[in-house]
Amino acid sequence: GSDVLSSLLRVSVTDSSMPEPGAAPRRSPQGVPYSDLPHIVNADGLHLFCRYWEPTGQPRALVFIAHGAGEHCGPYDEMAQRLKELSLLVFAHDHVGHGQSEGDRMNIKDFQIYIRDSLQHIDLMKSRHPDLPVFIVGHSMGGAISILTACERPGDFVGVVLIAPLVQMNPESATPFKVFMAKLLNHMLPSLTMGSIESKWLSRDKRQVEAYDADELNYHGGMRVSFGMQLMAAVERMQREIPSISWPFLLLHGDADKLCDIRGSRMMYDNSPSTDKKIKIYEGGYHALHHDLPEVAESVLKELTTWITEHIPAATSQEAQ
Ligand SMILES: O=C1N[C@]2(CO1)C[C@H](C(=O)N1CCC(COc3ccc(F)cc3Cl)CC1)C2
Repeated sequence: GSDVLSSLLRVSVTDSSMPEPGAAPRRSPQGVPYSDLPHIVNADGLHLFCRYWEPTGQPRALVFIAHGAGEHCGPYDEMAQRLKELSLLVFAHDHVGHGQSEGDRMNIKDFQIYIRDSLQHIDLMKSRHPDLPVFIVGHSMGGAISILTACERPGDFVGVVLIAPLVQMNPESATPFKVFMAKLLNHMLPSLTMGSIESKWLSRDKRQVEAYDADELNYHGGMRVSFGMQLMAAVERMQREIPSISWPFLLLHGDADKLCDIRGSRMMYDNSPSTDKKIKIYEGGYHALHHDLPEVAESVLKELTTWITEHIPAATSQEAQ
């Protein structure tokens, strides 16, 4: 009746991206106002928490770190400190739906959002330091984000370091039947959750596993079918892109990795036309190599910092003067 119509007409149209003056400040999932946190606002108006590790002197290069599914960029502090000590300017953010950023926990409408936001942050930092070479370091799903980001801007990165990147599905979890069921369920119950990431497979160092389980900024819930579908779509996109990868990359992968199959890294190494590529296999290494047994974690940091340093272009003559 007319009363329904009149009540509908009373609905006020508010545009969320333009909060009214005096509106409550946007807060992180942990309740901290973003005005008190380093952040960027992505193309969908979501606030992404950022971290920066700035060397004291003139930085020699920019390094963007892309974290993996369900984690955040805090656990990369030690790696970032080591890079900062080499006068590199390191920056990272928590992807949408992760850590201290906004967005539905460990869910994404389209994997491309992670790549779009990474390029936004990278472009922001390049505008502040236009003459610096840019590297990306990515782990696991962050490796997939790194690969697809570098594929979108093939000339923009002097090097990409991939630590146990998600390139191929784990064959046990991606049997044709399971993939078929996931696709079927995605239409019927997309928010249905599958198993969660088993933290025992992250590292042979149980202190690291305990730290992961205790970190409240990590997502410990089950993986939504719809999120798994986005990961599968990203894997399929990488299979198509790999034959055209020509930028320099370093691959580090453990051969006891049960979360991201090492065959993906071997396939990328064997099938990419890059003339500047290196793969280092860690015998017995688990998934999060940078947090595996101390000697492995240390080797990873040395390998990564050495490779990046060697790939910083020598200053051209006029720059050197
Ligand atoms: O230190 C770290 N590493 C972390 C956590 O903390 C591991 C995590 C991370 O990114 N992945 C591990 C899990 C894997 C699951 O993959 C799938 C699952 C269902 C599906 F349908 C299709 C796929 Cl591909 C994705 C990649 C980051």
